Amino acid sequence: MNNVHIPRLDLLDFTTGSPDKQRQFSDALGKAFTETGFVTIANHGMDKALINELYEVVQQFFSLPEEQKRNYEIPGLAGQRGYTAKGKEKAKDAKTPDLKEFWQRGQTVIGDDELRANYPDNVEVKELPKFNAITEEVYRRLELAGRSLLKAIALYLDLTEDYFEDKVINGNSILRAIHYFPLEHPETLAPDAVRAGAHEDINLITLLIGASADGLEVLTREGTWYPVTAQGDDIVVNVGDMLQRLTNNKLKSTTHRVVNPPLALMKTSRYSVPFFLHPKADVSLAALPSCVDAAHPKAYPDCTAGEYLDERLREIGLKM
Ligand SMILES: O=C(O)CCC(=O)C(=O)O
Ligand SMILES: [Fe+2]
Repeated sequence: MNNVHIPRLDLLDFTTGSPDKQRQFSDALGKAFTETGFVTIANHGMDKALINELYEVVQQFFSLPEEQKRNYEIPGLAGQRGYTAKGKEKAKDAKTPDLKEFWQRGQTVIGDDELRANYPDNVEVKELPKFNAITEEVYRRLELAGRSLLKAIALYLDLTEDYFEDKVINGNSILRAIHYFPLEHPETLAPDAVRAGAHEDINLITLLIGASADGLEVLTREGTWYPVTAQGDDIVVNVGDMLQRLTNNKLKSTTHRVVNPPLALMKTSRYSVPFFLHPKADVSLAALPSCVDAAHPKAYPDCTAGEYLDERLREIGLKM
């Protein structure tokens, strides 16, 4: 990964293109996921107006007084729904919490009563009905884009195109709105206090709105950090640990972080909205048989997505 290349792909090539265009898209996506684990995606199904509205409502929410936001902190849910205050989450191996607060919205199950009972209800913000409506809309659109990307990955892995569909429809995905809050006295920060410490994402793939603002970096194989930026309203998509496990390390869940800006800019906010695409909890993360051979022995013990998530939420301090 000396010459880091994060390609920009057009999702319409896959969703409406000729079979040739679809194949090219899936090859390019697969290649990027075996190298850096990151791509940027244009024409992802959210127009500029929706993204602007999203930023507007997200800023409105985080501008509410602290005690009002705290009303939306739900004990016992490990931050999986509603508000998580400053100082709560840290990267897996970090000692100091990240400099952020966030909101999480989960799946709205339609139909399947049994599955609906497995998920906590979403938390609605009374003061901001538009926040609820827009975050739900963005959740739906990113889930659709993510399902298309998984179809392209399935083709790359020589699986049937619909391989992931029944595993992720009504899955345990999370939309997270993050506020990297301003600091009046950034010079007093602990030296290891960062906006988001080096980590790998837990889920299958992450679709991120907001990397048009500086700060996101990926760790290269040489151990140096490389900035990731998206053009305009493009989104960044990366592989998470669940997809790395399923593919027995063929697809790479690359370490990334969000660095602090220069001191003067620490007095300003940064916002981002990642969508963590998860399967349903009972889906097995055992390596796909096609990804295991003598040269690539099985790297991980079998477990389900639900068991794995539970372990990881404990490691990042969200679950006791
Ligand atoms: O804020 C960003 O740009 C990235 C956030 C991130 O990596 C995460 O929340 O997992
Ligand atoms: Fe991340």
